[in-house]
Amino acid sequence: MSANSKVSGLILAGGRGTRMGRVDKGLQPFRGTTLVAHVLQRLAPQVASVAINANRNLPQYAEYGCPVLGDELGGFEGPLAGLQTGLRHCGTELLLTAPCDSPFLPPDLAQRLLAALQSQDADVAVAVTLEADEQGVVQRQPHPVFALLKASLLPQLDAYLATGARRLEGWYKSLRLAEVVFEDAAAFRNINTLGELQQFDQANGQPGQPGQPLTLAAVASCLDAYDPDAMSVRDAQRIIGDFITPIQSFEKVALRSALDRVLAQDVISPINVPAYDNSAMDGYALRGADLPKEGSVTLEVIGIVYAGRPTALACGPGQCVRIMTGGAMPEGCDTVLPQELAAAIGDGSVTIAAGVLKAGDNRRFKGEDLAEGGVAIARGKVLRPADLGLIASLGLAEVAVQRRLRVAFFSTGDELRSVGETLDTGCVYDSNRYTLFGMLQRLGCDVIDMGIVKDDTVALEAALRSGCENADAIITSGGVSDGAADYTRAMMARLGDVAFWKLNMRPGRPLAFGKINSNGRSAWLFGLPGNPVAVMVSFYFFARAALLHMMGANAPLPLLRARAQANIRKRPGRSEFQRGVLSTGTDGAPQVRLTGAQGSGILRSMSEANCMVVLRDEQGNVAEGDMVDVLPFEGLL
Ligand SMILES: Nc1nc2c(c(=O)[nH]1)N[C@H]1C(S)=C(S)[C@@H](COP(=O)(O)OP(=O)(O)OC[C@H]3O[C@@H](n4cnc5c(N)ncnc54)[C@H](O)[C@@H]3O)O[C@H]1N2
Ligand code: MOO
Ligand SMILES: [Mg+2]
Repeated sequence: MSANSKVSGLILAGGRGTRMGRVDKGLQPFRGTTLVAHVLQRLAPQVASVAINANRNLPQYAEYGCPVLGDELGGFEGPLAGLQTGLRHCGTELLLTAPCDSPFLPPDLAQRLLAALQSQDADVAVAVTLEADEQGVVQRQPHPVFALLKASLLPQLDAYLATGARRLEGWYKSLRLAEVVFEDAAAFRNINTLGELQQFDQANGQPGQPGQPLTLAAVASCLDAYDPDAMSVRDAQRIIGDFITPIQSFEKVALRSALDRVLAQDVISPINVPAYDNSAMDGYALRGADLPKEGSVTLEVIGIVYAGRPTALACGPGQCVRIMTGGAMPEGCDTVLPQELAAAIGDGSVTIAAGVLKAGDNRRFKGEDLAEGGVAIARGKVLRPADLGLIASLGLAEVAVQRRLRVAFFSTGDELRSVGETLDTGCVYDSNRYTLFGMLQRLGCDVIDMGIVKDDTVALEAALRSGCENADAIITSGGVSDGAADYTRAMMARLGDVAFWKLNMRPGRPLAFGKINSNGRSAWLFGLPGNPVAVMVSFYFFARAALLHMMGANAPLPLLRARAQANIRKRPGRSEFQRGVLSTGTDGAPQVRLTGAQGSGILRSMSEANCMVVLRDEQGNVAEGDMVDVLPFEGLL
């Protein structure tokens, strides 16, 4: 099994190699083999199949066992021409491209581009790295030839090329593009000159490591326009995603304890599953060549094979073997007749009529589920029951999972009282710590509940420092808008690199995000708004993805489309997250209605909901019957 059965790979090796003195780059010797072989080795485990796009030396490329495709446009017209050929021959929904001179490409390229393509509903996902220029200013460096594209884009590409245009970036401009930041810029290093080839060939291991830690200002400077007082949801998500880095720490746990944990390393299959060719039916194993073209044939039954009991039986012409489901196919046999399809079963013989069976039917191949040495499950997956079973089927008793993320949280505000305390005049019970507890627990975090912290600089400083020294991330609620008694902001800003945003969204307008430091330790900080619905919305749309990214997990938001059961008022220019009830209409299609009053202090609107209706910036009023995006709260537990 390959990591992504929906994705085919295409190695772009069709260039002229101008900067290398017109040599065929892909075939240049590199670390004991060729450049293209290194790329193939890294790409193949990530995709269902790989093809090579080349315009010369086609027989040499064919030796790598992949289809070799020459440009339809006649050769040397640039990467778009290679892409056109690749898309034309692509047998899957998606095509992943990589150049032939990038021997260090990331092992999770397909997985991360796919997650972004799906979650952003994009046509193309491309890799981006953040690199400091000579002045030390961080620049966003796109790598457009490391791309995941929908195969359905072919007609659009044909039309674009027909205009005479040849620029990859030009074509991407007409598509919905998702960018994925990869931390390791060195993984995208391509080798352009023979000098570089020689230099890397002699160097040991990977090329250089990424540089200095990033600052929020540097990350924000990569946006076209950055205005902390008018941020779009998308820009905020992008800055958070770019700033956060995953924790690099894992532990080995017994298989049962791995449920709901994040896989830290690819599970490589040590065996073929199944380990031998076997029967998918109770019946008779036979030689496909013996099947009659017309009339019927009677075969001699020479023995019986049970599952789990190997046999030395071998069938010659005219012979067959009685076999049970899971029994190893006897030598010479390639087909199984299910017993109920036999025309007659005699004493030591079975009769088969023409047309009931094709040669090869009902045989399961060795390795058809999982091939030895292949990636059975890619790292980053949150392990579900099927995954535990799959790992068990490989005979593995333990598995490497990411260490649990430690998240500290507290509520701020003098008006808050904890459950169990008397509710004084003008006070409210603290509900945010309970919703936060629930959401963090569901995400699989180790939680540290730090209680209620008063609007008081000393108490706030102590709480933030303690959270920072004991946790990977801190989540606070309240005090991030600029009210008179909101000391939270000032203290957060004093302790680190924190931005305070006003977002074009409702609820959840104010948000603080950054990294704070205390006594040599640092922690990511999410200052969520105090209103009880806003805290949840901000958690789901900002903190959740960030925490999952820290955990190294790959789990995009599962959005569905549903029909609005009534008009919904919506102001264009901001994102709105309304609480809804998703159900099935009389026609069997998903439909959604809102849960009454939607004020950001009305927690009942959340409690009664089973989904959120996600209405993006550009959207105006929704009319009854229109389709909207919804985020269901529950999956299959
Ligand atoms: N002049 C403006 N005022 C406000 C703005 C604004 O842009 N301009 N934004 C509003 C929005 S939107 C929100 S949301 C809130 C966020 O304010 P804070 O993050 O500073 O939160 P607080 O002021 O501390 O509390 C807001 C509200 O929520 C209640 N609350 C707080 N914590 C809890 C808790 N743990 N459990 C239950 N309820 C809680 C608190 O009592 C307040 O009623 O600011 C608006 N104002
Ligand atoms: O973030 Mo506030 O709760 O939107 O109203
Ligand atoms: Mg406030």
